[in-house]
Amino acid sequence: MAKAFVVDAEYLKEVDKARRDLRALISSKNCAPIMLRLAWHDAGTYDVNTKTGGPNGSIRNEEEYSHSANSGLRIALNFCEEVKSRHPKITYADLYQLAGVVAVEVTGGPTIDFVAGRKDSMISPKEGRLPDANKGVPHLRDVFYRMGLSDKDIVALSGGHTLGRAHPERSGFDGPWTKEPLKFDNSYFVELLKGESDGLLKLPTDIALLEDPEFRRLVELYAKDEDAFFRDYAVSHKKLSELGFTPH
Ligand SMILES: C=CC1=C(C)/C(=C/c2[nH]c(Cc3[nH]c(Cc4[nH]c(OC(C)(C)C)c(C)c4C=C)c(C)c3CCC(=O)O)c(CCC(=O)O)c2C)NC1=O
Ligand SMILES: [Fe+3]
Repeated sequence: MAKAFVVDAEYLKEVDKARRDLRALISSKNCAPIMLRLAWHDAGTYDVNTKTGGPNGSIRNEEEYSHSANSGLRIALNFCEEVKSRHPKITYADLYQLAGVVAVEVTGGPTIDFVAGRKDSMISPKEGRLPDANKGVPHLRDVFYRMGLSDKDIVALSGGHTLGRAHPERSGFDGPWTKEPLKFDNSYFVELLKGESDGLLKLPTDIALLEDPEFRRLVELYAKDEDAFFRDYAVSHKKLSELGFTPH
């Protein structure tokens, strides 16, 4: 059973100090993309049917961060460990989700409402709960519906690939999705609709968004209207960061 703890004024002060610390660290090390990926990989294991996995800090468990889908995330875990050592009262579960929220903020993305109070767990789900980049539409729906997320969440969250790049030694894929991998904007959707262009990456799961009419409708909306993307992204990001967590 995860350790119970009280979200009182003292804890909230600790969260605020950790947020400032994360802003300075993420800006100075330009590590927003990998911190966002860490936050997702901790939360993305949630199974709404069994109420297991989710944003509970279990990715710090070597058994989990050594899953192949989590390759390279040790770097982000170490960055978070620096912040944890200065603000030990914050749970890993809250710290990783706060890092994801700050990563989007410092790269110019929407402000995401953050509610503290996630408990830590050391119970890691079996490998295989995160989506496989080599698969298509049915797989995307299977994985995201299992998390308790919707079609709109799938498309909006994929827009998180506006940040960062793939690394051959981690996933076998290579390169950024957009021309400015440290700028959070709607260029992921603009590039997706452009098709093949000067060395920018498109995963099979990215291309799948063009093959399904419901997904494609949203890709076209977000490519045209960055405010609509920011609005929907902020809602989906908060949803994913709170899977299985009932803020009191
Ligand atoms: C929708 C399906 C989906 C898949 C299959 C996916 C797969 C995927 N995502 C990334 C990197 C990757 N992913 C992300 C945000 C991200 N990732 C993610 O998918 C989950 C977690 C569900 C798998 C979500 C929902 C989000 C949304 C914010 C970032 C910011 C980076 C760049 C990291 C870096 O620059 O190091 C890689 C390359 C890893 C590497 O080589 O460094 C791969 C293979 N990302 C996806 O969206
Ligand atoms: Fe990704």
